[in-house]
Amino acid sequence: MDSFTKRPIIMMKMIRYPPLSATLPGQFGVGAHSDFGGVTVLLQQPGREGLEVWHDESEAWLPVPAVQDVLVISCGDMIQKWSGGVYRSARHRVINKSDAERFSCATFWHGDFSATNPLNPNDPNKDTVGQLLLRRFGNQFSLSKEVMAAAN
Ligand SMILES: O=C(O)CCC(=O)C(=O)O
Ligand SMILES: [Fe+2]
Repeated sequence: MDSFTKRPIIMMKMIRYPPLSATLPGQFGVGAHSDFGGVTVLLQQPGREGLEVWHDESEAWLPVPAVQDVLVISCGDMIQKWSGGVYRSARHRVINKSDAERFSCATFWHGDFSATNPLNPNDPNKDTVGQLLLRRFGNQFSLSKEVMAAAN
């Protein structure tokens, strides 16, 4: 676990959603997705509802209340894979329901670049956090061919 938490890659995203009146019918703030990586820590603006999580059993989108001083903690696809599905990465989306801007701050905590599955050292899959991140997001950055080759 140490090799996962010494120098973790952490990405923070500040998000502004325009008011409902400024969006097109059917337009989402963020379309349905599951987060890619490790642990996500989300701070929502109090009272600005909008985040919804898909609940398989009832086949419905459930609202996640935006409450003062409450963080929403969830896990991403990497953790789902590493845990063999014991921890699941929830599918979620955002529709700003109020006629005011909505702000949120999402922090994606991915673990150390060279860490492999921290939940199962015997996992035959030795993909590192860095490789998985580069494979998923590498094309969004101007990285050299050598760096990209290291991801594969
Ligand atoms: O703004 C939110 O409440 C959630 C944002 C989100 O799901 C994301 O950035 O991955
Ligand atoms: Fe998300």
